[in-house]
Amino acid sequence: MATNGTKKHVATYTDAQPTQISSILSGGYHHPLLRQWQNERQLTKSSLIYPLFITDNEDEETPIDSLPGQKRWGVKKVVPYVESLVAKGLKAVILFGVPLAEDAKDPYATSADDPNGPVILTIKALRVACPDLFIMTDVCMCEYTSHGHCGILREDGTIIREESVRRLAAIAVNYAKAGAHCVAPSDMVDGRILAIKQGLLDAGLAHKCMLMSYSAKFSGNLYGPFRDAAGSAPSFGDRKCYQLPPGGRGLARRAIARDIEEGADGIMVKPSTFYLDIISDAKELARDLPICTYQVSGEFAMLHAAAEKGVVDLKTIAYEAAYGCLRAGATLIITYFTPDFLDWLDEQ
Ligand SMILES: NCc1[nH]cc(CCC(=O)O)c1CC(=O)O
Ligand SMILES: [Zn+2]
Ligand SMILES: [Zn+2]
Repeated sequence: MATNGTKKHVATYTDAQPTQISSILSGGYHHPLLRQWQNERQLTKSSLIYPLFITDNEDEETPIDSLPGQKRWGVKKVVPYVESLVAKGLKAVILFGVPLAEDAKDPYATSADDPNGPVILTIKALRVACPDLFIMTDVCMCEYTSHGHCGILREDGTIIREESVRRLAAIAVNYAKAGAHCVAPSDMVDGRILAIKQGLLDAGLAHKCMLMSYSAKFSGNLYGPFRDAAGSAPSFGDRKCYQLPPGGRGLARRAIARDIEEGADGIMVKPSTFYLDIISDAKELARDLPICTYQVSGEFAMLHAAAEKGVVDLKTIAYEAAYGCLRAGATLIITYFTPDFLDWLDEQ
């Protein structure tokens, strides 16, 4: 209520206005179903993509200390595990290769698309075991390079763009040939979307392989547990020359616009809850494309740590984070919470 500065106004019951009809919002959300109806976008099992770490030791099943509940899997062990999740409604996975063999890493990431390597073997095995499962592959070199960077390097440690982009396209095409339904380059080397799209076209696979670009991938402090899990921390330097600076909203917008131009079929924002404005930008710039966000290892580990401390309730906070992403404009979420959500969504 406005005051004129001199006379102090004290409200009394006689001032009470009849309640405005438009002020009563609670009638619209007093029931659990109504609360669901308020969601512009729903979290469903189809919204979830589960990341899996696959090693070159086919019988491996090793818990990852920094990622509660997550494991490194060998191809023989991962197939029955994924089958059990498909039975609960899992629709999509994204595969990361974790080569452990002594000689697995070199400057060209040769093992990334080794026909007997973990990613290609797992694509083929899952295509057979789970014919309805959507199989995505992360495309990057850092898990397979001796130096742990995401491209091919010059002597001075900088990325050779043309050579890296050709190599990334070859890796992506080999994943598509093995049966991947989607390739998702996370390297952030300029021009790779065009090169991969051209590669898929040349191989006659562009019509049956989606190209999901990690367009807006930020360099921050949230990938630590993943780099532990995948053994992909750079041996020197960092990724700041190719991943975006956390304040770089303009760069993210330019990268998204460029990747649409270059032929991306979907746009990803990574990490997720620290970058909701970027998700909303992606939805605006790529309004006709599916928008995906990656709730990364550090976000997942933080929520778990907070829950263990009793600061938050895990399930409640997991939903709250997911709805933040959906509200901002994402319809797809890559999350380590996927197995939990498959159970939680059934409880409703
Ligand atoms: N380029 C590799 C890659 N692909 C996905 C992630 C991060 C996923 C996560 O933290 O959960 C990373 C790590 C990185 O860029 O260092
Ligand atoms: Zn990488
Ligand atoms: Zn990657």
